[in-house]
Amino acid sequence: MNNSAKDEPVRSLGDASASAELGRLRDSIDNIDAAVIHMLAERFKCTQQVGHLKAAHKLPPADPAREARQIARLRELAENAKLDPAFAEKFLNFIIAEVIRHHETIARA
Ligand SMILES: C=C(O[C@@H]1C=C(C(=O)O)C=C[C@H]1O)C(=O)O
Repeated sequence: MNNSAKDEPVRSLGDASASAELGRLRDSIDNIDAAVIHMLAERFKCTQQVGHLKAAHKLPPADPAREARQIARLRELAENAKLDPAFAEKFLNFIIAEVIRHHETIARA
């Protein structure tokens, strides 16, 4: 006879606590994702205002020197937080590219 019937109650208990933990972790992930979206929305509100300011004063949409300082700063923050700095840099560059696209649109309007 195999052990599956005998082991079943133990496995069921393990499954229940694993799925409770998975549920708890996913609740936190959902909260964090919501916070990220809200923070990004606030950031884009600021960058839109910067875009209008730049357009009004005929300043270029991109500021590579500012970006270099932000990347250096975020890489250090990431390292201290035990987050991959290369990922942090990629993430910031992804956001900045979208901001610059918005600024170009504002400048053309
Ligand atoms: C928001 C600005 O415009 C651009 C977007 C940046 C950003 O999203 O952080 C940074 C530099 C600029 O290339 C800015 O100049 O401050």
